[in-house]
Amino acid sequence: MNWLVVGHGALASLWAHHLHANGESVSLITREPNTASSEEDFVLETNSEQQHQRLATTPWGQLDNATLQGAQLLIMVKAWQLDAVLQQLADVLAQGHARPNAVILSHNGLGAAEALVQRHPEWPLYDLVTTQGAWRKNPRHTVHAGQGESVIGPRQTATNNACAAPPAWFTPLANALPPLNWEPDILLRRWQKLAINCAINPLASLAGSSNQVLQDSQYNADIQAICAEVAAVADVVLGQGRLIAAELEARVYAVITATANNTCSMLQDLKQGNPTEIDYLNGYIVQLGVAYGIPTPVNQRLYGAVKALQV
Ligand SMILES: NC(=O)C1=CN([C@@H]2O[C@H](COP(=O)(O)OP(=O)(O)OC[C@H]3O[C@@H](n4cnc5c(N)ncnc54)[C@H](OP(=O)(O)O)[C@@H]3O)[C@@H](O)[C@H]2O)C=CC1
Ligand SMILES: CC(C)(CO)C(=O)C(=O)O
Repeated sequence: MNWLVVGHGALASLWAHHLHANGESVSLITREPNTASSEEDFVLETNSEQQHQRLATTPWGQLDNATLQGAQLLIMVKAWQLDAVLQQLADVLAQGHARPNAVILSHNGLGAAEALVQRHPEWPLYDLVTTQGAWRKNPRHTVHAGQGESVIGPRQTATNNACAAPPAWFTPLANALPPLNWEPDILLRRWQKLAINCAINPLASLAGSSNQVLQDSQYNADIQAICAEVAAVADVVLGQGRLIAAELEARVYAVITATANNTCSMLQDLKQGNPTEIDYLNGYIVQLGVAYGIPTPVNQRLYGAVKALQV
């Protein structure tokens, strides 16, 4: 099968390596101003073992409708980068009549590129939520730092044409980097992950510490309030009782324990002077709270504090 993986960030490289190692046809869609498609050396490091692979690369400028026809696109970029990626995709698709099999999105947070997605109900969108952990030593060298698990399912909108049962491409994707399970209710899983990131990312970032710091009882009240606010907003957006605050809290503490030594992605972004995904985490909850008249004071405080740290 033909897999087009946008960029070669940490997660994108991880999945590209595993798909290629499993015999799938993979090409990385790069933003480098190359004039031609080529093959380049990439390294995936797992448990200190280095796996070298030559992966095909295709600059956006070379991507055409023939390549997109029947392909699966894997788009694993920061939430704030998604709009630009999907606009590039829309521009290429507008030049012909190609129909990709799947446009698979994976990022932290909710609400990214919503307006653009609404303008393209014909896109076969899927969301992938993962607890795999990866980081890049350099743009060609990715470290698989934490074995996790993933779920994928069709984007739930009123008009999308994604099927509810796993499509044919699901098996090769699941075989490439297991465990990957099919999840028809992926939106619920995204909200659960949203709550985890709304709690851990800003609190650990403002503490300037690994996730372990949140085991200190001084954070209990904030974690409890964040989960209660997310659940209250979800009551309106997802339906009453779909997220239970106490269950979210238990999930947050389980992830804090499982990722105690991690520097969360938000703190990494701040340390590197990069934009964070705060607008799509606590910012998203605050925005919905305002729209529906639900108070979200703790999310609002953390949103403001992280925004103040961003350069
Ligand atoms: N890494 C992890 O372990 C996990 C990450 N996540 C989430 O997954 C998402 C991706 O994370 P991660 O892989 O770490 O992020 P990275 O920043 O490592 O990867 C994003 C990559 O996408 C590239 N990119 C962005 N826009 C384009 C474009 N238009 N064309 C080509 N390439 C593009 C970026 O290039 P450039 O550098 O040039 O901007 C960058 O290399 C985030 O939302 C993150 O929060 C979730 C769970 C775990
Ligand atoms: C689960 C968690 C909080 C792990 O650090 C994460 O997703 C992140 O850092 O963005």
